[in-house]
Amino acid sequence: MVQVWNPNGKYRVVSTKPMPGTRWINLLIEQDCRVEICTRKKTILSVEDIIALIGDKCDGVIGQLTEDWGEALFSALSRAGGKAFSNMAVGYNNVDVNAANKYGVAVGNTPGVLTETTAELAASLSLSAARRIVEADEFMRAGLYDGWLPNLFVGNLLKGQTVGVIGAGRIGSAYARMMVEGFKMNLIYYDLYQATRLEKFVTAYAEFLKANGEQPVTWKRAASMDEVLREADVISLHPILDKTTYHLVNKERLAIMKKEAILVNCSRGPVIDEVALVEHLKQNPMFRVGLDVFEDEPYMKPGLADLKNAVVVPHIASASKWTREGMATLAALNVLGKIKGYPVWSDPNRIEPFLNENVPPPAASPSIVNSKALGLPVSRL
Ligand SMILES: NC(=O)c1ccc[n+]([C@@H]2O[C@H](COP(=O)([O-])OP(=O)(O)OC[C@H]3O[C@@H](n4cnc5c(N)ncnc54)[C@H](O)[C@@H]3O)[C@@H](O)[C@H]2O)c1
Ligand SMILES: O=C(O)[C@H](O)CO
Repeated sequence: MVQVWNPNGKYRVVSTKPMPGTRWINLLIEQDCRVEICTRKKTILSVEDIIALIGDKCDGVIGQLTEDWGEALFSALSRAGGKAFSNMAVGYNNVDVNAANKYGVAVGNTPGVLTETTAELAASLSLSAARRIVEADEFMRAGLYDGWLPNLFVGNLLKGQTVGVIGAGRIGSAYARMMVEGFKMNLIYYDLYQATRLEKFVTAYAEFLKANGEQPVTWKRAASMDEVLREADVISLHPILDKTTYHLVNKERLAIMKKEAILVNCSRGPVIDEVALVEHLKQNPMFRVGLDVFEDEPYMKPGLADLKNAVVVPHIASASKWTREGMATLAALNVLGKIKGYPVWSDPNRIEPFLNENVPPPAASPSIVNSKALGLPVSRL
């Protein structure tokens, strides 16, 4: 149930799951790590399972977003001499960073490498919902198609409509660019911070369209989230999950959205009150959703699976080969960097140098979310 690489390595690094590719393993082995990969068939490991994996001596762990990294695991890791943990994910709402701080454990995540892949899935869900692709596919496979009809699976045209983005960070901005440039949609977004690069992009694209005699696209930074919900035709959620975003979309907010709006969630399930969503979908058959994430993952709230106006996929937004291999690499380098005493990379939004397979990666941890709290040195590379 545990696969061991480089058994005589000086540092013991545990991965709670097999991860794609071999680069991450090789990078650890080259730096004198013994790598242990848990190969148990159980999908979600419990705290007890992981404590057993950590054992008496462990320098670092690479874990998954399905695991509960809190007091129990960080104290176990610390007792085993470990000072490094990395999620193989950009989101780290499964990690109690205060507990990690208490035990002096660095917490890594994997930003950037999944930005476009996740945005592409959000765009796919937007299109699937707008053009009723899953419903139509089921209809075909059921042998129900008996000829073209003017009213068969009529959906929404995106061109000229308004796309709303809640949380215009790395992924939200990438999604917005795809929808604006790809489908000539106007943009309205809400974020705590101004998305300056995104605004410049839409402005430049609008000028290009105008110069070519086409209707220019527009953008607006909304003063409130409700403004986005009221005005947009397609709304995609991309904030982090924390106390401020829990049930951000609830019964009251669903009620202010357009009756034929499309809501997409590729962030975290609890950002939507899923019980309220199921009820809203039942009451409003023209309202559609595309969901990659669920409030009680891996489960769906009762009734959701029966609704034709919902497209549901199992948390696959970052699931492209290049991205998943890159996530594994960044997670391994986060742990390795702390073990080796390397500084933390100065800009987690520019992690490309770590992904170039033709040259050795920089001697730094790509992204440590509690580097300030732990007073870790920052790379000037
Ligand atoms: N479904 C998936 O497989 C998948 C893949 C990657 C990321 N994610 C999720 O997407 C999230 C975002 O990733 P990212 O790389 O774009 O992160 P990011 O930090 O670049 O972007 C998050 C944005 O949310 C904004 N935000 C925070 N609180 C907010 C609030 N209350 N209201 C509005 N905006 C708020 C932030 O200001 C920031 O701009 C991750 O934390 C993760 O949970 C999911
Ligand atoms: O936060 C993340 O990275 C995703 O949910 C998995 O890619």
